[in-house]
Amino acid sequence: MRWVGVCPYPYVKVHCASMDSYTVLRVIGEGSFGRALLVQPKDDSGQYVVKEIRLPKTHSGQESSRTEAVLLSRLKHTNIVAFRESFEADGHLYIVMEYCAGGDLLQRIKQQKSTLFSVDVVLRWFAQMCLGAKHIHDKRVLHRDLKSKNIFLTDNGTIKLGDFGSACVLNSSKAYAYSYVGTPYYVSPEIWDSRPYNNKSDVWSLGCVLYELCTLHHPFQARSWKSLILKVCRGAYPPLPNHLPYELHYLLKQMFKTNPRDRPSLNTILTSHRISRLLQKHLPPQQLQREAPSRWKKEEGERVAVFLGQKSLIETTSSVGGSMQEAQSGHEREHSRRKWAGGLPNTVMQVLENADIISSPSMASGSSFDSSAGGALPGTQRTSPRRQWDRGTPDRLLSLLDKAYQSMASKTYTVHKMDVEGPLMGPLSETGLTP
Ligand SMILES: Nc1ncnc2c1ncn2[C@@H]1O[C@H](COP(=O)(O)OP(=O)(O)OP(=O)(O)O)[C@@H](O)[C@H]1O
Repeated sequence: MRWVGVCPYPYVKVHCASMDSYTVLRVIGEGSFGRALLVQPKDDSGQYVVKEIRLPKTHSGQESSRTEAVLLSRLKHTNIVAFRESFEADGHLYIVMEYCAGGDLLQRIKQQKSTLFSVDVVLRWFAQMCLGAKHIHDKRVLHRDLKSKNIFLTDNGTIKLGDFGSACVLNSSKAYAYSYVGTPYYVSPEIWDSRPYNNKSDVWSLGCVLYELCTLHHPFQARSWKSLILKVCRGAYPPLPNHLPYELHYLLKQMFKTNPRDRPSLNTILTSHRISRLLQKHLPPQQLQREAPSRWKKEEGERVAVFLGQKSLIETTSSVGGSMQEAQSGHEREHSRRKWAGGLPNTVMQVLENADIISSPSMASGSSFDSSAGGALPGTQRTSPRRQWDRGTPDRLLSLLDKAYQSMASKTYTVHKMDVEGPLMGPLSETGLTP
């Protein structure tokens, strides 16, 4: 193998290491961009995860792929997966990060079968998720793909937010984003409705994770994509079990407000919301003291922004709740994500409203958690690279939806807004046809 001997990109401080410095212990899993490997440095007894990401051919695609490394390297927090180093070789980007031996929360939820987590566990984990997410919002970064599969546990039970492959840095100069990366089960109503998204969209997604922790089910279960989107847009979810404290019921109601303005920011949840005292009780005191907003200094933010191609980052530094109302998309791995383009002149919602009910016969109970079944239509290989979704008319989309596994709603997609990619593009056409 040939390793690149120079630092491949200027901003991330890399030691220009290579995989030669690591022993691969095993493959942990395969994502749509490549593999995750458990490794051990040759000069150290620790264990780390290396994400091996195939770099696309285009320059812009490569820059987008590097976003995860750039952001992760700048986001240091107890509740965010720690970055170690990154390097490139043979057309791949390698990101070495902390290994979370407790696995992801989706696995933990599945392991519970039907035994609910105790309220203490739910509050402890949720409080840590809020701290991690607040940290990134303070730095004007949106995660955009918060879901139980992207939230990890260490062996001592600490929560870590991971997978920043869909994250973006906010840019206050544009009214709102033209595209969004997210997972249908966790995507907020404003995304489906082609309205601006911001930090409150992450709050919605965390609401979904909180609900999953409380019930072991997703809040917006549906037999079809259309019905899923309708439920999300109405904020209609089955009530939480009665034994849970009133504060949790109340909080979830607020997090699932369909208008993002009515949703609390993470700062509010942690400091002034009715539940904040309950959450504070579940955090170690030393962590609480450290939680003063830690924004990037203007220069540091600008350096990240320049690297990511968004030069007006951090023009304003007012509080997250107010200043992040209007957000612009950062880079995504658009070259390889599933894509769902907003239709002209209708939003995705309107198109689906006018469509026949879409049946999804493969939706078995609990299949929403079965992400191993998702990600590909029958007959396609899970390991094949993500393709651009086939451009097509709404009719075509709906016929694709008809055949699709509902469980694909737990996979990550790019949702495109109108005017950008033409009419609605189906997210379920992994046929290998690129537009
Ligand atoms: N830091 C980590 N510690 C422990 N396990 C991890 C870590 N990062 C990723 N994993 C696990 O590695 C596997 C692959 O992760 P990866 O993020 O590459 O893809 P994915 O999340 O499965 O798919 P995609 O990113 O396409 O949605 C997953 O099972 C994930 O739980």
